[in-house]
Amino acid sequence: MPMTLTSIMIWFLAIIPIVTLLCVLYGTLIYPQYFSPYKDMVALPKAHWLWGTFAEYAQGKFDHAEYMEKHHPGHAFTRFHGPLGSDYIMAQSVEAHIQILQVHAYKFVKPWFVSRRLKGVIGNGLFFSELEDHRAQRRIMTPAFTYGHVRSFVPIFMEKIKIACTIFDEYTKDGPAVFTQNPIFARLTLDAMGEATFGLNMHALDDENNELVAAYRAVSTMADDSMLVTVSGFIPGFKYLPLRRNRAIKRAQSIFREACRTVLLRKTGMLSDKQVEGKDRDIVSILLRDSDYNWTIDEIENQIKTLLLAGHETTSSAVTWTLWALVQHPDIQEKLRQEVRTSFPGGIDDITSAEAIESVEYLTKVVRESLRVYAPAPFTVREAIEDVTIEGTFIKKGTTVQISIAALNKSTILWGPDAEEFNPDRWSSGSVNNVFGYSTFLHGARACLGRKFAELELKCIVAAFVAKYKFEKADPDQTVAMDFILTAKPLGGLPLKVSKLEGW
Ligand code: HEM
Repeated sequence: MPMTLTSIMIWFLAIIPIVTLLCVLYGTLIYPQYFSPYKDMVALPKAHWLWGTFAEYAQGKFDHAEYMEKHHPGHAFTRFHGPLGSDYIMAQSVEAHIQILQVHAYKFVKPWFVSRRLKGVIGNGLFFSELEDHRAQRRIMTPAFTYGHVRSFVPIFMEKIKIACTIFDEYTKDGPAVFTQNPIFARLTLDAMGEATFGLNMHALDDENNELVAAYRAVSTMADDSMLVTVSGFIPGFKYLPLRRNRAIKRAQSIFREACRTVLLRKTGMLSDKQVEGKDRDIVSILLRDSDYNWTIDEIENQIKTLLLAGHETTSSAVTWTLWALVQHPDIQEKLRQEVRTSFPGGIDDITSAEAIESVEYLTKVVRESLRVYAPAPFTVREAIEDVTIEGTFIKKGTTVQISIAALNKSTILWGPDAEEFNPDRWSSGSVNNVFGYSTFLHGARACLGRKFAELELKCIVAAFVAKYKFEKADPDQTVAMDFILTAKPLGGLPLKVSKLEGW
């Protein structure tokens, strides 16, 4: 009997769930165990039959480095169970990292599930460009980030720091007070980034809820829970769904775009009249003036969003973690305070140049050690775009590879048995014997372009705040868990007891 259209559709609808179920069973139970090229590789424990170790990964809750060093030391790669049995591996040895980040850097790209969501928001700036496009963008942008340029931002950093100090002074005017640290430093670094990147005062410190700051926040965080940010990367067309969150992001994007464009039109207008010459020192002005590239407004706007996103939260997380390290080590905090006060006897107004701040040796050690122990970006991910063999391990095209920044930074092989401990003096003895032991800013073709900028800004902030205020735990039993949305921050923003000190 010939089948009618209706019966074909019924068969079809009945078959879809069966085929889906078979695919899920194959992907989760059969493929990983019998057919994956990584089936014999040492592995992290699989937390969930469907999601693998994905939920922990997305929320930054699983300390891969610690687990692997304890249970499987000495391996180049380890296996990490992705959702639906997908192939994830984690680089473990220094040599494996060197090969991925330096030798074969352009055989790996940012995975589609990371770039799909974020690239749609911040555009194809340096962070999400790939291969030849990345090489070209990097060549054009690098000169704007030399130390010669970055050092000229110290007055901007100090101006913003002084405004943030007025907030601290207000909170502590009646004596020691407990308040949450990270939000204030996030406002400080956003204002510093806005001014240094494209000469725009975003007024996050004096008016934290203004429209531009709110728009930027919506664009940069996109969601208040990290699982949604990560999961949305896996769903094609997620940004087009009629969700309140998506509408808010779209509106925020247009507010932010308009602000960027107003500044850029002024700058390009001035540039064509040769008025910017020698005046504006922000990064965008340097790019427009000094590079031989004909920027479009869209391209510059994408770079601004990229720099704000890459530079603001990472640096504020670093400040907050440094304070957490210092409240746990009051002796180190006091030693640092004395060194800063001795170097700048006239108080905060004495901090005027990069050279002066760089000359406080103990400050450099404290900041480096904090960035080592509490890396704001504890890991990153890559996807192999062709088959490649590294350290005897065959890596199949399409495999996601995790780069373990925190594992390298706290490797006992590189740092010895006290690798986990916060000890600034370890930087006295000619620093680390392998640069990969300090991988906070990554190494190789995609290393952080803003490293000198971030280290200098961090030193200015830490010096000023530690010299002016004493930081203590909010209560003696206080502990801190990690919150992971784009960067690793102390969960709850880190409330601390702050006392204003006399004599500086
Ligand atoms: C403590 C603060 C910072 C940390 C820990 C940090 C860390 C990193 C890391 C780990 C990457 C590599 C990400 C990847 O490829 O997966 C990166 C890239 C990048 N960072 Fe930073 N960063 C910081 C501050 C900054 C600042 C202040 C700026 C700008 C002024 C900046 C600009 C960039 C850019 C443009 C890239 C992309 C480089 C490329 O792909 O070629 N970062 N950063």
